[in-house]
Amino acid sequence: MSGGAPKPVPVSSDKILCIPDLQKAASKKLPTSAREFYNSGSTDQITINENSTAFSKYRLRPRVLVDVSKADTSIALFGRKLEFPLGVSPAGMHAMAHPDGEKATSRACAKAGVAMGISSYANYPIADIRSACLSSSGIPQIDHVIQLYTMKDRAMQLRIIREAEARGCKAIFLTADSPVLGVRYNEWRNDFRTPEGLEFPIIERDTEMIRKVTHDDTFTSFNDDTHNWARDIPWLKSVTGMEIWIKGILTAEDTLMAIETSCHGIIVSNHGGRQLDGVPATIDALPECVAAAAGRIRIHVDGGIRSGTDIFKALALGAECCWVGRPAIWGLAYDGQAGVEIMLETLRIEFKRCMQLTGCNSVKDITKACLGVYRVDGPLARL
Ligand SMILES: Cc1cc2nc3c(=O)[nH]c(=O)nc-3n(C[C@H](O)[C@H](O)[C@H](O)COP(=O)(O)O)c2cc1C
Ligand SMILES: O=C(O)C(=O)c1ccccc1
Repeated sequence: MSGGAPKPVPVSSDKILCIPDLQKAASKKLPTSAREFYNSGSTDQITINENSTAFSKYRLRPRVLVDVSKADTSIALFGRKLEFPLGVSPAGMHAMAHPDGEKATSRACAKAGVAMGISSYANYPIADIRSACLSSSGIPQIDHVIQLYTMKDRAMQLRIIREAEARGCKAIFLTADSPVLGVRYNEWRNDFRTPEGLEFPIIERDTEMIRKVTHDDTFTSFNDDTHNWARDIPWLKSVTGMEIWIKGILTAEDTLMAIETSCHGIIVSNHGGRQLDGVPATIDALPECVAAAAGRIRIHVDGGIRSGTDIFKALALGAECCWVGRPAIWGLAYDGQAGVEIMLETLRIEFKRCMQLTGCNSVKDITKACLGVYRVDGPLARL
């Protein structure tokens, strides 16, 4: 046979150009139970799916013929420059994706100049995660926050707080959406257990202790389902000078509670769709929280952020900074620290391009005026 259509150029299936490429490549490398544990949401998977798809209803309103040659993606958080408005959300068990776990994530965050949350269920001690990102002069190059659940064991909770303080963590992210675990069929179907060899030094448990029980039972034995605003926030404030941020807010009412209890910030979050299924996508909950706050409390958001444009949209809707959970895990599973670096650089480049192509020179230029939505039968409506 001669002539005919040119043969398609074979493209490496592993070429990572965007976060969905990374998800696909990483997921292939993970055993079923780990893949489903990381990637799934709860019950009917409604919220996890909506977390990503809800972004697509917004259209960008670009301003053109703007000199964007010096567009600056940076913001400040805890008095330190972030290269762009992103952090890696606290997520348990990074070492199930790659043996270097949270240490690799920490190094990648330092390279990219973004913040990192340390889960109480991390596989490495706070000290190791902090010292993974030391500069040549021995100072951590980025800020970390420690994530806490409201725990039954107050003495242990206090030990975690003291260690986080001693290691220079800047804030507590108190996860408020998890008095009990969400209904997760994948974990039940697979009888999900922590793989052998993984330690949980922050909650003072080793592999053997954790493997005896399911994730669900671990959660039930640790987390305090009597938690409440009136008791727990004043207690935290009385024992630490670290900033207190509430993670898992989805309503105006709870935004007001965080303000009333003098918290420093909130993370509008639905735990990546892993807790209560059927709650709104975080990008849909964000506007009511921003409106209720009226500038009185800092607002960050996580859930379903998979592109630089998603970050841009969240900022336009009033968030100061975004966080990503699963993309970091996919980076780790794909190629350890290098994989997380690919993830962060992909999001940085996409975010910068989005700023430049909408005519924004600084993060402050990203406002509601940058977005529109199509109403039924109407023209593109401004927000
Ligand atoms: C595997 C996994 C483990 C998680 N572990 C924790 C945790 O220990 N504490 C917590 O507050 N949130 C935890 N989260 C939720 C994340 O902090 C974050 O809210 C969520 O992943 C954001 O959504 P995204 O994964 O779509 O970016 C976890 C999420 C995943 C996927
Ligand atoms: O599964 C989760 O969402 C979660 O929060 C968690 C908690 C402990 C260990 C691993 C994940």
